[in-house]
Amino acid sequence: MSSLSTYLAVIAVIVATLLWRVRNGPLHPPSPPRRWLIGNLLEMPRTTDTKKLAFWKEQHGALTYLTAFGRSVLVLHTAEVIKELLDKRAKTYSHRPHTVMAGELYGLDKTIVFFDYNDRYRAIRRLTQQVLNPEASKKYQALQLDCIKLMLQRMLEDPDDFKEQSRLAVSRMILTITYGVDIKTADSEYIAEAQLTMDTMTSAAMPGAFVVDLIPILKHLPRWVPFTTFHQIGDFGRDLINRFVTRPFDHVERTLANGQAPPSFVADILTDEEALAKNGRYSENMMQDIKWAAGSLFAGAICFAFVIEITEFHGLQSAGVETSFTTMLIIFLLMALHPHEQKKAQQEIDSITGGGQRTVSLEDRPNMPYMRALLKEVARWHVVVPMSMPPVFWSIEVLAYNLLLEGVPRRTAETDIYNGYTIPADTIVVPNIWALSQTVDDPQKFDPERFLDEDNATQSPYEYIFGFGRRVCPGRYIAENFLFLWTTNLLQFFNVQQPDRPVAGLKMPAETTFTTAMVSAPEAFACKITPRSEVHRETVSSFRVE
Ligand code: HEM
Repeated sequence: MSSLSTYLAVIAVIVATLLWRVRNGPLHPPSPPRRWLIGNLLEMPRTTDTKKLAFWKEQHGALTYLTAFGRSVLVLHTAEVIKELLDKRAKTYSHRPHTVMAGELYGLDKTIVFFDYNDRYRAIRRLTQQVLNPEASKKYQALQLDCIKLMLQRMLEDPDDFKEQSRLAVSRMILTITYGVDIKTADSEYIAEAQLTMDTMTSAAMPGAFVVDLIPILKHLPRWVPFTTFHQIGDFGRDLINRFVTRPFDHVERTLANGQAPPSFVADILTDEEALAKNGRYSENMMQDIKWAAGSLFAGAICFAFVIEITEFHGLQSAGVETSFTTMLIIFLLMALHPHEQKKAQQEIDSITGGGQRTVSLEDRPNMPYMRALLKEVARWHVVVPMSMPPVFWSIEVLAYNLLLEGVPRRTAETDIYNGYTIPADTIVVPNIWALSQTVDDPQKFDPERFLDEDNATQSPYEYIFGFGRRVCPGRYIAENFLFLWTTNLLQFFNVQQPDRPVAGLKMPAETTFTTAMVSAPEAFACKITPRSEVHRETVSSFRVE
């Protein structure tokens, strides 16, 4: 071909592409086929559907793009694309989706979980980082151990109640770390109140109330208009949540004033010398943000569970439980199913403690390669996701949040171009964390050995289960430390086994399935939990919890 005809051919291709673009609009990432008017509405999963996700990944590669009613959702399937978009292009990909009912009307948009990625978010995030970084998190070890010891003592009395005891242990742990309240106060005042808050709000919510999320403009309707109960429900919920977040915060301010505040997330921030030297004293707005950031750590979990109950109430899917608690249940389940791996963990624990009474501490972790590998494999084997705020009734956000096993959604701040694809502003972006956990050989198999060689290529699940980039979970070191201490102390003193016979209403461990919910937890199952020996029983009984 002459150079002229080559030249003409190139021009023809460019012109054809431009014409195609003008007719078809910008090129978006691959999608399932769209239906007239409703686009991909029917493809948006209403439960966590790992088969569908695997299918999309196979069909579309790194990205799947869904649209309905002018809104778009982008699912990210590979570590590379997640790194590129959520990490390297963090400024564009670090906002959160907006919700009218949960965010605006309940007032949860005051928690950092809901903040967009702006100066206000960055300021509060910096402070959070200062008191929850790897080094600072270690100072909560004694508090964490107290919560664990109390749980182990209760398990001597009522081992069948392991599920509720686990939930209580995490709630106490987060409360004591956040506000420095002691365990007894946590139990008697706040945990009970949190439960009451949830129960009352759940029963107050009427089906259909949250249509305001589908048609946000409805929020401007005056209160006297029929069917606008969302205003009243919003007021009611906002007051409850507000009280719940304010009371323990006021407690810390009071104890600081009289010089009796033990270390806690709130006390540490309020007395942080570096921040105070820079800012003088915190502004009123900043104090509010600190209060709500603390609320995000604990009340966030409560509100989260609450909103999940609401969505369930409305016939959407899900049963929600807090992430660390779900991980503890998975550990019970896996230990009952894998006695060989449990034995190996116990051998390592005994070799560290000399088989004696001293309990394992965080200082032992570097010398416990098997425990480290086991906990990584637990995290990989069934990915759980944290205190995200699933919003409300039948909106694109709800549907996107239903992808939660795959991560907590983000929202794009502006239009972006990636690999020639246009990703519009306000697209909801969901990292498919589950896909990352499946990239090992035989992913269904529980095999701690795959993480024993820490220099090998198996990607540590801690690089993805806690999220990504600038919004990565701020509580991850608290969670990692707690789960290490809890698992080692549990296995040091107890054996976890399959029950001798079936228990009415509970699954046997081998039959246990997982909820297809936003936080995917094992269905209720039975376990036999017994002290490893009389000496172990006596040691647990003799624990002193301050
Ligand atoms: C096994 C335990 C946990 C897991 C798997 C987990 C996972 C996650 C994930 C995936 C995110 C979203 C990050 C993103 O958008 O990329 C997140 C956010 C968050 N987590 Fe966790 N988390 C856990 C425990 C905790 C704990 C114990 C706390 C509190 C002490 C906590 C507090 C938060 C908060 C406040 C956010 C919102 C951060 C933001 O939006 O900037 N998490 N977590």
